[in-house]
Order: sequence, then structure tokens, then C-alpha cells
Amino acid sequence: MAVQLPSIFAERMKNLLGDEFEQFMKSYEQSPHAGLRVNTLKISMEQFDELAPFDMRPIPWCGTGFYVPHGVKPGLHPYYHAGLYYIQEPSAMAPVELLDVQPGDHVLDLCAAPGGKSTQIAAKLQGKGVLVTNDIHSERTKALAKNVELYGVRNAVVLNESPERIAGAFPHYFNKVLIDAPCSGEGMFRKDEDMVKSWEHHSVEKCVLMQRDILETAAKLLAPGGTIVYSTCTFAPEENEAMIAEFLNLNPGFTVHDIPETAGFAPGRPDWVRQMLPETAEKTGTVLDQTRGTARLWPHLLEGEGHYVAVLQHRPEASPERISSVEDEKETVSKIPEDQGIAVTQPLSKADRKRERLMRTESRERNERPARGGKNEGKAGRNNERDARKSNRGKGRGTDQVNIDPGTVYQQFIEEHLELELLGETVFYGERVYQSSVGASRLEGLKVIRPGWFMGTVKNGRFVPSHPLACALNRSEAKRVINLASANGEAVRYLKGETLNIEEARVECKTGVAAKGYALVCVDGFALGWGKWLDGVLKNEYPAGWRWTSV
Ligand SMILES: C[S@@+](CC[C@H](N)C(=O)[O-])C[C@H]1O[C@@H](n2cnc3c(N)ncnc32)[C@H](O)[C@@H]1O
Repeated sequence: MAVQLPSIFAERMKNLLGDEFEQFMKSYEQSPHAGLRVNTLKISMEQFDELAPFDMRPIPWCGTGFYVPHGVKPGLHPYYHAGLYYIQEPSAMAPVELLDVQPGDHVLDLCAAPGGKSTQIAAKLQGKGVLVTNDIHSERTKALAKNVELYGVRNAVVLNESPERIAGAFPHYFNKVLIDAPCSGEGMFRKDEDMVKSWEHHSVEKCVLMQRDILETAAKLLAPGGTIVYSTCTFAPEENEAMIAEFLNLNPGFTVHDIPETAGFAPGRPDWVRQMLPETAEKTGTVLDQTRGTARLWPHLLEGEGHYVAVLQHRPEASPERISSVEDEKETVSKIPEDQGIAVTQPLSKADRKRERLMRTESRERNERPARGGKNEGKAGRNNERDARKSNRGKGRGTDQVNIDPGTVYQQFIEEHLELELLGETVFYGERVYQSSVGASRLEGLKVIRPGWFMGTVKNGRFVPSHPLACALNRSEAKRVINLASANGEAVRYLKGETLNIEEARVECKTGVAAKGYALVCVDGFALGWGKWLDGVLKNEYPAGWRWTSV
């Protein structure tokens, strides 16, 4: 057998699985299954079908998921760096499919790092609605933020908070909540042998305590009639059916929404709770039977490492509170207290704080002005900004330029370089500019990693576009594009940070736009990052920390 399983684990599974145990053990002799999920924020399934660089088979329970053959390394292709797909274990794709996210939903991913399921949720939202994605471990939120940015998500807020504190800021705000709970990880033994070693440290008992708290808090975050999906990658009944039965017992407004037994999904096992945990079975009584409608994904019954999923449906009549809507959010935009900053993870200097106050006041004033055509806050007050720009034209980059309203500098860049409708609220943190789908006021006091889509920085009167801005752009939204081919190595050279010689004829400009300046660099038509073109040379603006490091 390839993997040495902990003996207590094997003994427990033998007792539970009975005749099936041999088949279960045989699955550990096979290699783990690898998968990828197409990022439909950037590419349609039809386009991907034409461009796919590997032979792949569809994953039955995820319309955008594919099995990747053994030996193929999808991370070593420029398309990975263009965020066209996310590499994900196939059974881990099931929970978000079952959450049934629709464009416009308010979704919370409570235990989100490194972001596999958040990027899947974002693709389903298609830029409409709100995604708040959170992880309690600050180190892990770095990967989470990076993945959200690489995958071109515009409407996400990234937090590093406890579920309790999020509930304080967003009471009954979300109509969909995902809890991909920290767990003992028994479904990861085949994929990652370190999980076998750490199994004893992350004992089932410790995980149960965390899971109970997280689930209980999720109920405070959910809007009436909303859905919670709870998932783990473990087989322990304590962390699965018993956890759900306890929750249902304490929260009678919820019922289990039955998951169909298709695609190799097996039913939940209330009988195992009766067998192993008679006290829980007695305490939870008949609600325990509902857990039969939850799903177990077994490595011996389908091609995946294993998962547990429960869909918990809140009955709207169980609570009189109404669902907060996107319209409510718009009203909160103009109510940002001038003297309160959001707790950002990077401390602001005194000068930054002063600047931030100034900018936020200006931002608020812009938002309070009637929007041109009533479209959105981001465009509000453009006429005034244009007037301000006119009066600054021809003044060069001296002191006057530095003194221009940073919001104007930002708007000017957007208008000159992009064809983009700015959605949400423009939020300034010191020099950094974001478009936020929830607005600044709701985030006050929270540890915010990203309050929204990071657009760039205003420094010395100039706007410097961010890499995440480029990542989320479609080719048609940029006024200047340089397209590189994946086939001839040019894209990889760009990703390695090299300066490229690009003749002027290759700079694709919209009418009236000159070749010189910031260009969106693409691979086969999909955004990779920024470059600055001048006289046949493309200065590479790809961030050093993101560079292609393989040979
Ligand atoms: C199974 S992993 C999440 C994987 C992630 N959903 C994905 O698809 O990429 C569980 C995560 O929960 C986080 N976590 C642990 N306790 C937490 C808590 N009390 N609140 C929020 N997150 C927590 C861990 O740091 C870990 O990143």
C-alpha cells in the first residue's frame, strides 16, 4: 500500500465501512486525482475547449471542472498565469456547486484560504453581487488575496477575521454562506502524506470545537431564507453528520436540503452517529435522520479524494428579519465617518492618515453628487473632474500636478487607458485606490486585507495602475493592448520579467490613442499584466513577486 494510514483511523473505518472497507483501502493504492476548473470570469467554456493545452476529461459534478492526466503540470503554462484556470482537487469542487450561487448574491466564504472555492464562487457571481472571503490565519490570507486577484475577481472583499467579528459587521447580510471547515483532513491522506503526520495534532476533538463555533456564528450572518453549505475533507462522523445534527437541533429554522445521489455521491450516515456517538444521537433525536440527505464523496466510489457536504436551508418564515439588499448598501455609501479609518493590515503613517481623510471626504463628496445619467457612484461627478483637469492641462508635472485631487488623477487614468464602467464605491487607503462592492463604512474596525478590487496607487500626482487591475481586465476594455503568443516563448519571457522588443505595428490602439504608454499585455488575447511601450521597447511591469521561476 502506498500510504501508511494511522492505525486508529484504519480501525475506525473498518468498523464503519464493514464489507466496503477493502474497496476503500484499495483506493489508497492508486494515485490521487488532479483537476482544474476553468475560470469563466476570463474565458468561456467554448473558448477554453478550443484553446485547452492538455487532454482532459470532464468532472461529472462540476460543469467547469476537468480531470488532468497524471504527469501534466497545468501550473507550468502561461494560461495559468493568465488566471484561465484554478488547479483544484476534483471532490473539492462539489460544495460550491451545491451552494447554487447566482449572479447578484451576497456570498460569504468564511474559511477561504487559499481561495479554491472563493474563485469558484466568484466565477458564478460573474462580477454581480458581493463576495466576502475570509480566513482567520493572516499568513494564509496572502495566498487567498493573490488568488482572488490572479483570477480577476472585481467584487470581492478579503478579510482576516474571526467569524464572530464578521457577524458584528454583517448581521444577516449574506444569502449564501460557505463553511469549508478546518477539519482533521482524512480525505487528504492520499494526496498529501504530511496530512497523515498532522492528523494526530489536528485531532477530531479539536476540530469539532472549532466547527461548532463557526457553524453557530454562520447562522447569525445568514439572511432569512438563505443557504449555508458546510463541507469538510474528512470522513469522521463527529465532524460531519453529528455536527450537522447538533446544529439542526439548536437551530430549528434550518432543514437539510437533500443532495441527489448522482455522480457517485453517497448519502450521509446517521446510523454511524448512532453507532459511535449514542449520546449525540439521543440528544438530536429525529433531526439526525435528516443527515441522510447530506453527501459523502468517497475515494473508492468516485474519482476524487473525498469530501463531506451538507446543504442547510433556512426557512424564511422562521425569522421576521428581511434580507439586506444591494440597494441598502448604496445608501450606506455616503455615510462614512470622516475620522475613522478601516483597520488595514499595513499600518498607515500619520501623513498617510491625513491624506486618507482628505481623499475619503473627497470621495464621499463625489459619491454624493448626482451621477451622470444616474449610473453609479464611481462615475459620479465626472463633469466637475473634467473641468478640473482642463484647468490643469499644460501645467506639466510640477507642484500643480501633485496638488490635483487624487480622485481626479485616478479618473483621468481610467478614462485615458480603459473603457471601463466603475462599479461600487471608490475607496482610498493612503495612496491605494480600490473599487469596493460593500463600501468602506461596513468594514470599519475589521482587519481588511483587500476592501475591494485594487486599482492602483496615486503617487506624486500620478496614478500607477496595479497588477490586479490588469488581471481583471478583458482585452476589449484596454485602449492599448500588446498580444503575445503562448506558442513561441514570448509570453514566458514576459512572465520572467524580461524587457521585450515590440514593433509599433504590434501595439493595438483604440481610435485616437497613441502607441506610447501603458499597454495591457496579453497571452493569446488574455490579460497577463502591464507593460509600458516606448520606441519599440516594452518595459516590463510584471510584479517581481509573481514572476515565472521555472526554467
Ligand atoms: C479546508 S481549509 C479551506 C480551503 C479553502 N476553502 C479552499 O477551497 O481553498 C480551512 C481553512 O479554515 C481556516 N480557519 C480555521 N479556523 C477558522 C476560523 N475559526 N474562522 C475562519 N477560518 C478558519 C484555516 O486557516 C484554513 O485556511
